[in-house]
Formats: sequence, C-alpha cells, structure tokens
Amino acid sequence: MKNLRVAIAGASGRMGRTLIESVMAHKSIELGAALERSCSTLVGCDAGQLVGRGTANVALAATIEEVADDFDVLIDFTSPESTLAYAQQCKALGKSMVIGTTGLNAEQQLQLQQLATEMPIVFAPNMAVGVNLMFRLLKIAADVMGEQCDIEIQETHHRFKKDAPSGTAVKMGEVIAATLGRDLNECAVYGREGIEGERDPNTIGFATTRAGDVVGEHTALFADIGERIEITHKATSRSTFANGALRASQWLIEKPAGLYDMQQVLGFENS
Ligand SMILES: NC(=O)C1=CN([C@@H]2O[C@H](COP(=O)(O)OP(=O)(O)OC[C@H]3O[C@@H](n4cnc5c(N)ncnc54)[C@H](OP(=O)(O)O)[C@@H]3O)[C@@H](O)[C@H]2O)C=CC1
Ligand SMILES: O=C(O)C1=N[C@H](C(=O)O)C[C@H](O)C1
Repeated sequence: MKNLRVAIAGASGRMGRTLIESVMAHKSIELGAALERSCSTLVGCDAGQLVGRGTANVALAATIEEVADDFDVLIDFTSPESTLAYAQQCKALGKSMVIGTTGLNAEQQLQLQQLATEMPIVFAPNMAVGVNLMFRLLKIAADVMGEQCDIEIQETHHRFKKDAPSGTAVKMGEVIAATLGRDLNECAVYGREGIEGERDPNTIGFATTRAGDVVGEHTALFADIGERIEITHKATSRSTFANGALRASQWLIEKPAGLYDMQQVLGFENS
C-alpha cells in the first residue's frame, strides 16, 4: 500500500523540526514536503539535515504550489495568519490539513470553519493523547464538584510562546464551562490585581506563567472548603504533539470535508 505523504509547514520552527524528526522515524508516513517563509535563508536546505538526521531528500520549499504533487496532508503548527493562508491554498489544491496552531481569534476560527465545509481539517489546540484524556476527566470533575468549587486553570510554557492563555487552557475552560452550562466568555477571569474583593463563585480563573524551556504544563484546580482536586498534565517532549498530529493525518485521509478535533481522532467523541 502507498504510504501517506505529509508536508510540514513552518519547518524550521520548534514543532516543525520535531515533526520532521517524527515523520522520518515513522514506518508508514513519508515526508513529502517541508515549507518555509519565502524570505528564509533555509529555503532549498534538506529537511533531514536541518534536524541533524541525515538527508531526507526533501528540500525546504517557499510555496505550496511547487510541492503540490508531493503530499496528501499538510501539517501546520505556525501562526494564525499563516494557517489561514495555507488553508485557503490547500482547499484550492484539494488537500487535507492537520492544524495545531493556537491563538486564532473568533473571526479567524469562523474562517476556518467555513473552509472546512469544503475540505477535511483536524484542528486541535493540543495533540497529546494525555491532554485529550484530561478533557474527559475535567467533564467528570466539573459534573461532580463544579457547582460548589472554585475553578482555576493554570498553565506554564516556555519563554518563546506568543499567545496566552494557551489554546489548551482555553479549551479546558470551554469544556468545564459547557459541562456547567456556563458561557466561558462571561465567566472567565484572566489574571487578578489590586483590591478585587472576594472571589465570585461562578467564575473560572486563568493564570499564565512563561518561563525558560517548559514544554507545556496545565492544571485545573477544583477547590472547595476542606478539599481540592488538581488535574494536571505535563508534556516533557514535543514529540507527544508531533505523534498526535501524525496519528490525526492517518485518521483524516479517508474523511469527507469537515472540521474534526483530536477527541474524534481518538474515538472519544461519544463517550
Ligand atoms: N496543538 C498542539 O498540540 C500544539 C500547538 N502548538 C502551537 O503551534 C504553533 C507553533 O508553535 P512553535 O513551533 O513553538 O512556534 P515557532 O515559532 O517555533 O514555529 C512557528 C513556525 O511557523 C513559521 N511561521 C509563522 N508565521 C508564518 C507566516 N506568516 N508565514 C510562514 N511561516 C510562518 C515560523 O517562521 P519564522 O520563524 O520565520 O517566523 C516558524 O518556522 C503555536 O501556535 C503553538 O501554540 C505548539 C505545540 C503543540
Ligand atoms: O506553544 C506551545 O509550545 C504549545 N502550545 C499549545 C497550546 O497553546 O495549548 C499546546 C502545548 O501546550 C504547547
């Protein structure tokens, strides 16, 4: 059977490099193409040599059109603007996409939803299996303890991360708010300062830390008087995100147009 061929956008980024390494080590997925900004001095370099894994025989390309015959699914961990531009191009070329980019605003998310009516897309703020299991655990915790508890979401990432709170933290808030019948836009509190008064029990608080080289840590705190539950996920390597993205690529290839998430990829959607 012919191998699935993926293209990696943002090839020289932290996730781009990890994805190249993970694809090169994968038994049944081929690296078909790797993309970089057209102004990058890395255009033309070999993707395997970029990550120190020997020659991959894939030169970094500046445009998607020049590699259109070389891949089936584009894996994109870049920036909101870049993701939308690639999605437009993939739609025109009849390609599927796996998108891990976070920080899309409401308008950008709507644009992605519209594009997905004409192409298959997996879009998830966190591709790690453990984080997607955590989303299910949060539903249980919110259901059992959410109404009487103070709920706080804490996340820590490396100093280079641009968006805050992380996409995963926002999704954690959405899962908890939906379970409790609340609207996150109305109950979220992003940081506190000064004499704010006592905590409003209906709020969901967010705290963000940016420090050093932390790959990604998320905690949801359900705190009552006398006891508290903390549900924590710690990523220690970006390969967990890359492997999730490769799993999503394989799952996506047979799917019709639509916007899917990792819960569906992992078969959690009805549980
Ligand atoms: N869903 C998940 O599981 C995960 C999601 N992420 C998300 O993935 C995204 C990328 O993270 P990370 O790899 O750490 O970031 P990096 O900044 O290391 O990499 C981003 C890459 O995308 C490129 N890029 C950005 N904007 C453009 C553009 N307009 N045109 C072309 N290329 C562009 C960058 O190029 P240049 O350097 O030239 O700007 C860079 O190569 C973030 O949104 C992050 O939150 C990260 C990890 C896991
Ligand atoms: O930027 C990162 O690094 C990460 N971003 C994602 C997010 O915003 O949730 C996922 C992961 O935690 C790493």
